[in-house]
Amino acid sequence: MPGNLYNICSNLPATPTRLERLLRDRELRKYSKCLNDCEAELPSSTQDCFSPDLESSTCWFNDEELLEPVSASRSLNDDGERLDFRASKQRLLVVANRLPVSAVRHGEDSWQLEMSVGGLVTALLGVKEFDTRWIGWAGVNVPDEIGQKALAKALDEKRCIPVFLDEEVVHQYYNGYCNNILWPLFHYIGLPQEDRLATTRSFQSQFDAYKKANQLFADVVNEHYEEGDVVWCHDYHLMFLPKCLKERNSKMKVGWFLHTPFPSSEIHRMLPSRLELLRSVLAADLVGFHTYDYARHFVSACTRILGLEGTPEGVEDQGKLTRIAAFPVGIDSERFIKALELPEVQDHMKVLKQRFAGRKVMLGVDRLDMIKGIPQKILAFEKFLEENPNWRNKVVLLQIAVPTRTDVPEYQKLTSQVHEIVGRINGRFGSLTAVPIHHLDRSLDFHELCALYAVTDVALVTSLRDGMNLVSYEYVACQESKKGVLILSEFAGAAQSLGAGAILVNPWNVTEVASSIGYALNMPADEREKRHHHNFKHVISHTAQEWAATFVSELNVTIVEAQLRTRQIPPPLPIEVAVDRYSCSNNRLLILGFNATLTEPVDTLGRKDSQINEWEPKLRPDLQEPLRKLCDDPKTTVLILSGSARNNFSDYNLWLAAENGMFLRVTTGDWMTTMPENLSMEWVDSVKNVFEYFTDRTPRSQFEVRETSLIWNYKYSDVEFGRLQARDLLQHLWTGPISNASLDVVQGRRSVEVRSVAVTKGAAIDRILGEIVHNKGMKEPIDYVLCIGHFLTKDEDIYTFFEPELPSEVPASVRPQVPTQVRTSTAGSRAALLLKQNSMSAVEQNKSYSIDGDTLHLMVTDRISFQEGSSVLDLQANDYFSCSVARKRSNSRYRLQSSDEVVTLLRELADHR
Ligand SMILES: O=P(O)(O)OC[C@H]1O[C@H](O[C@H]2O[C@H](CO)[C@@H](O)[C@H](O)[C@H]2O)[C@H](O)[C@@H](O)[C@@H]1O
Ligand SMILES: O=c1ccn([C@@H]2O[C@H](COP(=O)(O)OP(=O)(O)O)[C@@H](O)[C@H]2O)c(=O)[nH]1
Repeated sequence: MPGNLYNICSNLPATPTRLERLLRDRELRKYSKCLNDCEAELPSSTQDCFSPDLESSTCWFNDEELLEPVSASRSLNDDGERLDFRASKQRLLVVANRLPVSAVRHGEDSWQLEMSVGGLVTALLGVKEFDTRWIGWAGVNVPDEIGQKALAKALDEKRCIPVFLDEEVVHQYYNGYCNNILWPLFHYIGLPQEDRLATTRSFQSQFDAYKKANQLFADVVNEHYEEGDVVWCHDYHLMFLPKCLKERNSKMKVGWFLHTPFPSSEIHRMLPSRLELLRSVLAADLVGFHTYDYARHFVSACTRILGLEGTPEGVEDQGKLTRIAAFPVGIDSERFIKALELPEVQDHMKVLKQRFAGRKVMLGVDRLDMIKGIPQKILAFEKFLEENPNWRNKVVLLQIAVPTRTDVPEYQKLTSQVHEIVGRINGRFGSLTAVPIHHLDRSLDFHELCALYAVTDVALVTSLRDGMNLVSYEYVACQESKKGVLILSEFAGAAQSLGAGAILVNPWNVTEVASSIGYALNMPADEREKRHHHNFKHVISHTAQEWAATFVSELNVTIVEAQLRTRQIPPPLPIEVAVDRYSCSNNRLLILGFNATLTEPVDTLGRKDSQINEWEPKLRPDLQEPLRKLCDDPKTTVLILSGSARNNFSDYNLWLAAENGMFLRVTTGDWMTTMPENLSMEWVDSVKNVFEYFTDRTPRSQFEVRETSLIWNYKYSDVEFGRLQARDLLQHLWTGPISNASLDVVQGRRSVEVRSVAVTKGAAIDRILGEIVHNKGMKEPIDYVLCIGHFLTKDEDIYTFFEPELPSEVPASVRPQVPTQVRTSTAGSRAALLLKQNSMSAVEQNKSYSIDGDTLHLMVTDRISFQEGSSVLDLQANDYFSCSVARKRSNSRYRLQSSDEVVTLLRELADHR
């Protein structure tokens, strides 16, 4: 294909696919782990790594765990192709609102660090394969410099870097925007209702604080960033961060992971800042979610709310692809399993067993959060006791409710509500010596919790929505000997991975939960064993380590792919050069596309009042003046080459080629056709039938019948429905009435066009040029060609039409600056280009006209002949500019981002006569 002369990709050796890269990375990871494991068996003196000492751990983590170096690791080189073992570890900057430790002040410069509670911390503490630094908020206001320095020093020992947020920012950003707006919305609780007006009023200031806080995080990242680092941003607190980081350094490798659900686009639509948040997240290279559902919702929000293109790989915006995928988190299962052997844990287990001897024990462990469904859980337990009097003294529910976000009024209300229900039920079913519900408003240490997980019979997780829910994983990890039953909400992300082994429930259905409690308590041992085994296998193989390694591996591969893709995108048009060459030339030809080139950008979301008007695209008003000037310049010929039917440009002195060049006229002249002879149009009626059918069934779609093609357009329809309908339509066309016709079915972004195979812009240009040269009686050769348009791939033959005239030795890598001067006098080159200045008579001989109604038929019966001598086209290679508009991939030499840039270009040209 001639155009590929400049497409460097055709010169590249076969590159591995994304999947090949990922599989190779996975293999290497396994190999590296194997090396590590072997090394761990060597005597300690031969090891250079510090292994965590669980025997001595008294709380969730210890220095060793956070500081643990990695003895073997992987790294991708600059182009991501080679992985090194045992070389330096890949640096990973984990950025999350919460640090794994929260700070408590004991004096002016003295701090105590306590373990933070929550799944995010648990998951990230399991990440050990990288050289990790953790950047986050220490959960405390430190207004003074002495305090800040001392805290930074204490945190440094844990490889943590603080972001200092003042009280007001925390109030507006964390309590307000994060926990009162985003958190409930992402968990389908909706925006705050009761003080609606007040919320709306304060919304903007909370959002401003959110952006400000994100910028503060970005500043700290920038301060500590080293080239090649992977920056992994976490959660809904930091949706603005990817944008802040990329704006400062577009080369930074940025990933973003959401720990909560991402709701349906219908929910996200409610958010006043919906656009900004989505756009900011899309600045990341890779965006991850716990489940495919959340990822799907996000892509659909980008399609429906931003009007962007969602593909199986992710979301595309102007050629930039943000990869979107699911990465279900896990836990450091080994740590839990090993902990069960520790004496402290064994002691706790003994105490618990004695305390609840003779009774079955059910366990709930949750932050005291409305998403966890604690009231629903307790009410279901009450119903179970009510309906099963025989169980009343034989079962107890231990509910650990860890206080969280206590400054937010909703959380305060929830605390009192839960206390009230627990009190009522204990009063109803308790006795002097025993109560059915043990409710604890505090967190437990790691050993206590492991013991609880190990000795209880049933775990009850009734989240109304939950990103993942690691408590369910931890419970399974600790149940290898007891094989307890997990009752799990179907609205927790964990339901997708542990669903087969757990009893899944709808927490809103109190009756169903109550009967599931009965089912779990009565479950025979073999069924418990089977269910547990299934889940245990999953928990020990899908660990936090694997989660992080997979995410970072995918991020590295995404960057490599983006680089490869970027190389396929033509470089930006050097406007200055194009203008400079233009002003130096004497007989210029400007070939301009129409739709999306000279027209105003359309709002495909259809929210503008003017939407109906947009159905018929019109020339941008800001182009009228420059276009007129260009048309009136005697040294310039303007040809508008459009796919559309015959537009009206009668007050411009230009050539208009409609329907992909099949019809041509000059200014107000008569239309003539350049259609090849014998173009069969017998297929039109059957295709029209099909298009009518789909238009009727696809709201806001439309179809247009042109003389040489039919086009069905669904750009204003619901994107997903439109795509489904297009798929059906295509299927039908390919297999149905026209399957044997010599037609092209051309798929646009949101359109389907059917046309005869011979109808393309490249095919028509030959005949059009012949007519222009003849009609204008050109005496001077054309010495400048600029061809710009938002053309379909099929029509890009217009760009390559001129390319065969260029020397084949032009290296692909210098596509933008083709240096050689070429004269188009090569024998056998295209007819129109080779029209001799003094051979107009030859043209005449090969052309004939006929009249049909009001259309003049122009028939070029053969190649226009050419005699030796001077040429109509005297084109130097660097006087030829082919340029795509708003296309991510193209065979053109250059690209312009949008029709706005077309305006800039044409204005400049018009000013240089
Ligand atoms: O930091 P807090 O405001 O105190 O809240 C604690 C964490 O809660 C959320 O955890 C989520 O992450 C878990 C691990 O991915 C997941 O299993 C769980 O379903 C989520 O709720 C929150 O997303 C974190 O940012 C908080 O740190
Ligand atoms: O007293 C406690 C109770 C729970 N957790 C931990 O908090 C995390 C809760 O994570 P999950 O994903 O279940 O929900 P989240 O609280 O993050 O929404 C789990 O790792 C628990 O082990 C804790 O550290 N101390």
